[in-house]
Amino acid sequence: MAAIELRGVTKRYGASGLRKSNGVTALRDVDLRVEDGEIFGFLGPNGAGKSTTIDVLLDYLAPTAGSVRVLGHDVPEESVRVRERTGVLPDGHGPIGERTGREHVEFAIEAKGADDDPDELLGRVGMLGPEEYPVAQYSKGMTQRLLLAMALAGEPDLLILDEPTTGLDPNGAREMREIIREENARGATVFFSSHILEQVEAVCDRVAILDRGEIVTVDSIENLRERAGGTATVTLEVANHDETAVERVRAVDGVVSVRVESPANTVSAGRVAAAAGKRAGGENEQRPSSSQRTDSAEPTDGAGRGDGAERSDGDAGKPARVVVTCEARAKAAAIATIHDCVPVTDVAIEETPLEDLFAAFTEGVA
Ligand SMILES: Nc1ncnc2c1ncn2[C@@H]1O[C@H](COP(=O)(O)OP(=O)(O)OP(=O)(O)O)[C@@H](O)[C@H]1O
Repeated sequence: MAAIELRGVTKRYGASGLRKSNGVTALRDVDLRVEDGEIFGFLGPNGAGKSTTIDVLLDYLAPTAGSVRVLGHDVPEESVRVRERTGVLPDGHGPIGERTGREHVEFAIEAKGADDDPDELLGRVGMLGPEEYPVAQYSKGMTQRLLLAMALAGEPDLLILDEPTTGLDPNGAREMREIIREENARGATVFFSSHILEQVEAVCDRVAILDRGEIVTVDSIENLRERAGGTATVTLEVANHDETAVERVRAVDGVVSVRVESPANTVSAGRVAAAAGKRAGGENEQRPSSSQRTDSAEPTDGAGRGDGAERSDGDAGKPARVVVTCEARAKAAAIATIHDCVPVTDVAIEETPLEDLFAAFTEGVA
């Protein structure tokens, strides 16, 4: 079953909108289906229409055209039922005033007709302690934690989180992701809206990219990388240098280049010169990337870039580092090919930076 289904949804802000309008079309013929049990990322640059979509899902705004169903209920016909079954962390609407954090959580529990223990919810989001302060004294990060506690009240079937990591430090963002996973494991569908790809990548099964009110694509981030033609650099630490492994990985479809280094990244002067000569003609073949390193292997410094830096057969049998540059789609096959030939002690993957990937779709390059 679909947890969320939008069909042909258009939203035009007209003269009767809340703000003074100059006729903005915030959503244009949007079709979107989020399956029950998914953690779904909803991505888009500022002004793409993400908050408008959420307001339409919750019947805070009526679409100009199209139909909306949430958790099997028609919106707006059954929007009360939708809100009863949905926990929302809104963007930019923090609680204000002299009420304490605990009072806000108690209110959220009561509004859902639930019997949660407020301390348990506050403890889950790391807010036991400050819960007795008026929310007016809360920092942005504390407010986000409190809003999450309120959204969790009543074990909602759907969690709608609008820029939930705003104001959180890296630790807070990680805790937020853990709670998202726990809620999903309990059975909740999670709709995670953000303009930051990194935030959703760690938890989402699939993402939709919205740009200027239109859905540009819906896919897994892995598939988006492949479709955008992203590159990957896979660095494998192997127990012993094996020329057969190198030859085999070179033959894998999508592999662009392979080089072998000693783990200390030392190459002879002659080889450095040869590599430098190759580099002069191909400096841009490999884009620097930062986002996907998976271990502590040293980044390569470029001294051995290109096949000219390979170790000689005299190095056979010694520990080595195999650096494979390939199309993103080929990285799993490259790793498996090396793995089949020699023991692999460590793997690091660098991929096209996420912001480049995002830009490729929103600028219509991919
Ligand atoms: N009440 C309104 N009246 C008129 N225009 C509006 C209104 N609300 C939003 N808009 C416009 O609709 C478009 C989509 O806005 P929306 O807030 O949904 O985008 P968003 O993706 O959530 O952006 P952000 O990431 O900055 O929060 C923008 O051009 C915005 O200026």
